[in-house]
Amino acid sequence: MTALEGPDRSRETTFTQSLARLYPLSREVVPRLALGLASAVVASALALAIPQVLQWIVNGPLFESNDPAGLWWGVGVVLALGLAEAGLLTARRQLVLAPGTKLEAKLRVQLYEHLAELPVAFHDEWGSGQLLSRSMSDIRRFRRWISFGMVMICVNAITIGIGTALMLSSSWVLGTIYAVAAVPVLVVSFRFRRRYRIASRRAQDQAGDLATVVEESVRGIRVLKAFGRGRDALDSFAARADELRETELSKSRSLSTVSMVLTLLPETALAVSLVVGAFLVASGDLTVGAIVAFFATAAIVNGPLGRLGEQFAMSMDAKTAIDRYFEVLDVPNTILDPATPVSPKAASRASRLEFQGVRFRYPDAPADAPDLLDGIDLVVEPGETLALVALTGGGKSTLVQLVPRLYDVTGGRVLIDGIDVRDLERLALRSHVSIAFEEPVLFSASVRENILLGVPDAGDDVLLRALEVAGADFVHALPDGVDTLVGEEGLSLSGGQRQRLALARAIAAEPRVLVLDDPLSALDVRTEALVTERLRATLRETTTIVVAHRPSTVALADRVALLHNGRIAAVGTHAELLASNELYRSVLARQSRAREERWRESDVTSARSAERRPDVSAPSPAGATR
Ligand SMILES: Nc1ncnc2c1ncn2[C@@H]1O[C@H](COP(=O)(O)OP(=O)(O)OP(=O)(O)O)[C@@H](O)[C@H]1O
Repeated sequence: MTALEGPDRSRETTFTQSLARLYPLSREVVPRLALGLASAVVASALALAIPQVLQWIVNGPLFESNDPAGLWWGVGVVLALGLAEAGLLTARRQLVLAPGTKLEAKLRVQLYEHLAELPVAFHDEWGSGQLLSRSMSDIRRFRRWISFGMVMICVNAITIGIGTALMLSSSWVLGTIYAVAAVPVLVVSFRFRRRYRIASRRAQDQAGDLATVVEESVRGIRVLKAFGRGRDALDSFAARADELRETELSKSRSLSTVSMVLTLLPETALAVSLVVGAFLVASGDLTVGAIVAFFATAAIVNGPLGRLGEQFAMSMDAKTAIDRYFEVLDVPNTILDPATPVSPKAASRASRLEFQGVRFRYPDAPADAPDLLDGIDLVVEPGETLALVALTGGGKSTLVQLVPRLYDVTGGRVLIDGIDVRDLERLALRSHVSIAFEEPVLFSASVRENILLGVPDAGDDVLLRALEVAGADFVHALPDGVDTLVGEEGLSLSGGQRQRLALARAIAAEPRVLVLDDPLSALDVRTEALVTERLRATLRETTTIVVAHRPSTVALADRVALLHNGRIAAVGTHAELLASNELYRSVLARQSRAREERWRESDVTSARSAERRPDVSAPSPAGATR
């Protein structure tokens, strides 16, 4: 999802509503924040009291009573007020820092938790950069506002309010001149707020899109290099970076315009007040002390007035950030635990898997397209291995992902031992079903942690057996064996090596239903034959559904189901179908041709790319390396 095709933003909320939604999370930090705010307000009240003391000094000890002791008293009070103000400002910083960072961490954890809960369909739709920017920079922006912007805006509003009242009390004529200037200031600020809010939203969305481009380019760096497209990628990135720059510039331009107005108007009002004030003092309608107090207060009020634009901008950025945060948090999780979960049957190791009239369509499928899966009826008996064959794009991967509820059926049912998978708790379901994907993902952790992901408490016997069955003996030759760090921050492995680790991970979980989504596609023929041989015995202990693109994978299976046009067109043994089904023969032949083409393509790029190179670290005969 990009900035332009963003989520529905019609549900605009006010800043107060957004902040109210944060209350449950921030309840704990509110007292400290309030104390910080109180310190800042008292500090600003003390600052405003200084001109009043000055007025007293000028009108009293200095001009009228010529009282040096009174003068020293006055100086002492000013000094004490200044010191107290400085102390309170330091306390404010200390008080708001911890709550701000605490809230930042909580918001991040809450978002991460939600992202982990959301179904795969959500992640299909959203760009990774959008999620990254929302969970990192947006939350940081909001924390800065809570710790600094919010406090300053409250303090400044109070300073401006009290200051104006004091100026009116020093001289209502001069105070009124100053207050009249506030009217255009308010109009300009309001207009600025509206304009800036739109630009702020655009900038943060564009920054998210830019992060997606960086993430995709880094992930696909080998492909870009192999195809010599680095320059094009850079050009496209530069164009997007330029768009963001333009938006940031337009933000800065409107901010500098408003800041200029916010500085100029009060200064003009002061100039007019000075002229009028001089006349009033000359005519005896205003004391010298009062005019000193008026201008000293104006000097204090002018600062916050001039910074009002920046603070509005900061607040708008924080509001955008929190809106973007809630947009993700408000996405409902559609794959939930049932209200009254059914306990899985304490059956033997293998379960019975059944698809009953299963229908499925992706949420973004065109309205006039037929369902991808259009009434699948299929049974895999306990301990049986069933291969799923279809043309490319026929829906094999989609069908198998319905078993662990990575997606939910849009019609029909998937049953495990007669229980609808939607009636099982997700955790229970997923501990019964293991899946090995064609595109294996390894986390930045040791081989051991990656393999035992589903069964973290399992011992070395489980680990070593899984590695052996998956033909991942190469692990023992890695620098630290099973403790070698792999994944993004660790050792780079070939596609075939990663596939075998993913297979070992699925096997280690000792599932009742094993789902293999073409898990040997990156292996060369010899390695595949060895892994297949070892897998055969293990597959007898569990119920397996395997997506197959080639005869060698099909050979693992007891039966084969041919998926065509969203339905099961035929079921039988490989030999039966080969002998009797023309469609099956043609699908297998087309799969083989497609595969050969893929290999040829990968041969061209493999000279330059290690990402998908054929795996040559063939396992030695069973157990030999141990
Ligand atoms: N997340 C998704 N969102 C929308 N459409 C999708 C999504 N994933 C797959 N599709 C579409 O669904 C169809 C079936 O895809 P699927 O990956 O299930 O097929 P497959 O038979 O496994 O293909 P292959 O043999 O190439 O792996 C394809 O047309 C694909 O474009």
